[in-house]
Amino acid sequence: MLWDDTIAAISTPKGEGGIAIIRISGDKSFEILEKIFKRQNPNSDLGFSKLNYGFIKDGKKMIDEVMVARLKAPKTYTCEDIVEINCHGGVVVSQKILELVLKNGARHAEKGEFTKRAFMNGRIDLSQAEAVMDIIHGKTEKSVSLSLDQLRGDLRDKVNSFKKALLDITAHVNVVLDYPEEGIDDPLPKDLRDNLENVYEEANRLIESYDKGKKIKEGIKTVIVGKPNVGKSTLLNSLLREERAIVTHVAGTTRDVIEEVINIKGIPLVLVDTAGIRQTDDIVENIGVTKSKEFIEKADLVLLVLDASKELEKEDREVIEKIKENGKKAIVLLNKIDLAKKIDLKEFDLENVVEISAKDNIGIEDMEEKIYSYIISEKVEDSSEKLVITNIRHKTALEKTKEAIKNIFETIDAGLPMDLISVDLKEALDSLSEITGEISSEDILDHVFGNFCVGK
Ligand SMILES: Nc1nc2c(c(=O)[nH]1)N(C=O)[C@@H](CNc1ccc(C(=O)N[C@@H](CCC(=O)O)C(=O)O)cc1)CN2
Ligand SMILES: Nc1nc2c(ncn2[C@@H]2O[C@H](COP(=O)(O)OP(=O)(O)OP(=O)(O)O)[C@@H](O)[C@H]2O)c(=O)[nH]1
Ligand SMILES: [Mg+2]
Repeated sequence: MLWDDTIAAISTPKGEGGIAIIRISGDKSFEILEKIFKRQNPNSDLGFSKLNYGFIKDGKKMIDEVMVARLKAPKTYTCEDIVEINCHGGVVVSQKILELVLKNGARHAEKGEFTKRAFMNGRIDLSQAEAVMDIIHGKTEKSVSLSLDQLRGDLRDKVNSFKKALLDITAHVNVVLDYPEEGIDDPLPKDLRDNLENVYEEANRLIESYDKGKKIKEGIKTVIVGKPNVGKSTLLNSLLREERAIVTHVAGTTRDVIEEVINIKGIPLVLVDTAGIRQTDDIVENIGVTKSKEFIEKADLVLLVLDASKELEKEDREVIEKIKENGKKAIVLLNKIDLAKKIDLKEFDLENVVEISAKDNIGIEDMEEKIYSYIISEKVEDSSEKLVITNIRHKTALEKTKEAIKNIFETIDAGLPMDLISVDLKEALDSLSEITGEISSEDILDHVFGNFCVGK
């Protein structure tokens, strides 16, 4: 049986560091430690949850000077006996110690197996296990903060409250079905119906929160477009505060697509600088132009750069039209405002216009403010008090729940017999159980834990 064996792995990143940690979990952890850990005074008590100084030895051969802790089941990360060996952070020693631990009876842990045990042993639910991984992968404070809410069990608690409402109704339905002679004709008492409506609305709100959750977690895909030579690459460099893209006075300098990530108040903006859009016979440039157009389609936000020191040209109008027809969120940047302004935008009804000089760093902060308020805060800001989901698996499960509840209402409102809602009640409950992992196939678990690192 999988859970009978003792697993071990290096839990710190590969490479050189101050300290590396080898983690062991399972029944044989303490026994293994006994065989390989030597101290000045072998009779002193190792205790629990405290670091002990000593040496790891393979027989007589010294492997490293270490600190070790024993953690006693069940109040541990995995709910099993755990040993943590803190050794010097070298690639060779940590690997040697791991091999020694394996030689003495442990098996190498699979990806995410420590956390999987925490889940299997009931310390955390599946949504909390997923949060552990999201914290590790989190690239901004805000995304980590959402994951920490989830790790604390906020989503689990919410899902369990949904389940309670559905179970109350299930109980009621069973009574009605079991005692038809009671003559309960009102199919659903008002309080139960209110609760169900509440679940429906909250589930819906969570489903809608996924969009912002995803933006916080994965970032906002932003593309910088405009005619050649208007200053797109200069803008990218200015936002990055480094000379990343090549800037020249020659139109058509950028041919390939350059992608970089910046952070606006904790939200990642995945910025793409593209080739200037114009008709050209140059094959390489043309590929670039085609790509820029594709990027507009895929982007969450378009930064359209215009040269304010020139009058509008046909190509500018084309790009503006293209963005308008796609209904894209766009911010228009009037660049080169350090020069005399000639541009006139009256013919267009444009909402978000910011004057900047990418070269002299004028208006860049205003622009960042604008991006934040336009794309981010209008949708995301209220996430501080309210639960936000960031995982497509959760969204899909909630959609199934919502659909099932909708069916329940339709059945009831059509005055159909009570037993017809049993199937939908079960469907709603099962979908919710997928989120917390009470119902989970090997597939789902493999998918969730397979994305972890070894040693987590
Ligand atoms: N050295 C070390 N640092 C670490 C971890 C670890 O496993 N080892 N963690 C690993 O990811 C994280 C901390 N997460 C943890 C979560 C739960 C428990 C745990 O033992 N929970 C017990 C209660 C412990 C107590 O109250 O004293 C429990 O819930 O029953 C430990 C670590 C980050 N830092
Ligand atoms: N005066 C002034 N010149 C600027 C400004 N921003 C960019 N430029 C100049 O405009 C020229 C073109 O800048 P780039 O950033 O290469 O323009 P681009 O839009 O990336 O051009 P392509 O890659 O060819 O499409 C360079 O000479 C820049 O120094 C600005 O704010 N003011
Ligand atoms: Mg360029």
